Amino acid sequence: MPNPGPFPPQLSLSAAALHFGTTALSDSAARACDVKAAASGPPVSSVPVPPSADVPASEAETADAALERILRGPSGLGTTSLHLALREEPPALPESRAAPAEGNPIPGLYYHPVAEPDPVRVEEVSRRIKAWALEEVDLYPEEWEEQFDGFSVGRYMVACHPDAPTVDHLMLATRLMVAENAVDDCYCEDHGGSPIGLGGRLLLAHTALDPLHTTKEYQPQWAESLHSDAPRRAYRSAMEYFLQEASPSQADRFRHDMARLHMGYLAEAAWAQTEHVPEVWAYLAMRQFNNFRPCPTITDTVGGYELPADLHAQPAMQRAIALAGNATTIVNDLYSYTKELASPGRHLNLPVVIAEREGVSDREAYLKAIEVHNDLMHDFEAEAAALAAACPLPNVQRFLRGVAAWVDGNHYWHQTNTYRYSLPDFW
Ligand SMILES: CC(C)=CCC/C(C)=C(\C)COP(=O)(O)OP(=O)(O)O
Ligand SMILES: [Mg+2]
Repeated sequence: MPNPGPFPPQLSLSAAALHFGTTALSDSAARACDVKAAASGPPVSSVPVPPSADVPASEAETADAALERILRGPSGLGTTSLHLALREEPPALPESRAAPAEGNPIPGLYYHPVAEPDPVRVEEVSRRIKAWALEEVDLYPEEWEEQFDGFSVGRYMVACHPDAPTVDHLMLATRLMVAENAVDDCYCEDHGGSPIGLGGRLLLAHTALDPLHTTKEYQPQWAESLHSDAPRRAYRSAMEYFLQEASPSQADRFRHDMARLHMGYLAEAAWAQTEHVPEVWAYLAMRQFNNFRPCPTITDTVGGYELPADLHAQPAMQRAIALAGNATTIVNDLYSYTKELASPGRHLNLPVVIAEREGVSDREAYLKAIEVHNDLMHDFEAEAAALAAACPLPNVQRFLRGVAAWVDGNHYWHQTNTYRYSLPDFW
């Protein structure tokens, strides 16, 4: 069994303190937070917009302060520990290694720029993930190496998890990200994927995350099956590492999000098989499941703390998470638009579906898709701010901040990954 090694003792203490704190708070927290009010109250103006006439100034200020806390972290006495858990101090680097990455943002897209991800961490995560891919799970043949490197998963995960206390924590997210992409590429898309038989493949791969409980006779065959292809080897191993740090409820949250993802893959495949172009709302429903959601929702495990299950399950939290996941995924539709146009067959993404179903030009459809994204972002920020104001618990605030950081890091990665993505010529 692979052993990633223990987390540093100072982190264990810090994580234990957070776990203890959240356990003690968890029962009263759900009651203490007037979450229903946050979810059903009047919409609160999103923070970058100054208070407007239809929002009382005090309410807008509360939302502003809450969002400020979400995005930047709390301030004041005793809040230092809420910013970042204890981090390994990176050694100093020559400046040239932290040079800004290339790539232009989509004109008109609403996003938040992020600081260049720590190059020392990027290098270490990149080194370790390649070793894992090659030595532990035999992920890809030699000829795919350039694509693996071009994916730049180290830069991606360091940008998305600025509060990860250690590289070990970052590796939890990085292995899962690689495994999720291996399943998408090898089962669904361009590395041998196909809609034919996808349901069976996904279900069996899902058992690498959510194990089969069966009789003594059949259990060994199932266990053996988890080593039989790269996607299953990757899921099995990445999950094994994840379980070493995640609590049972964090693991279950992740399994639920992965089941959602697999359901989304199946709908996409079914439509591809019959060459069906869904209505725009139906496409958005499919994309809410075929979605990055499993990545931001592990932000607490990667951060070394826990958002308790009852707080995670609150409708207002669920709405904030869904909006954030949808914004991150439409970002993918926008940045991967030209790549998908160039791929064989018709690859659905939001601009393609809008053009087809609403009878507008490719350019108009693309610009409308940007607006859809921007609305999702504003709604996420308004909901997150309202929830943070109604529920001023450290783990809720930090979780929302972690989701917001993931949204921003995800945009950064798409913008700067010029190996994979290029913008259309619409401006
Ligand atoms: C990492 C993860 C959970 C991915 C799930 C869904 C997924 C593959 C995406 C949201 C990315 O979309 P897409 O398949 O269109 O990716 P590319 O455009 O090929 O980068
Ligand atoms: Mg795409």
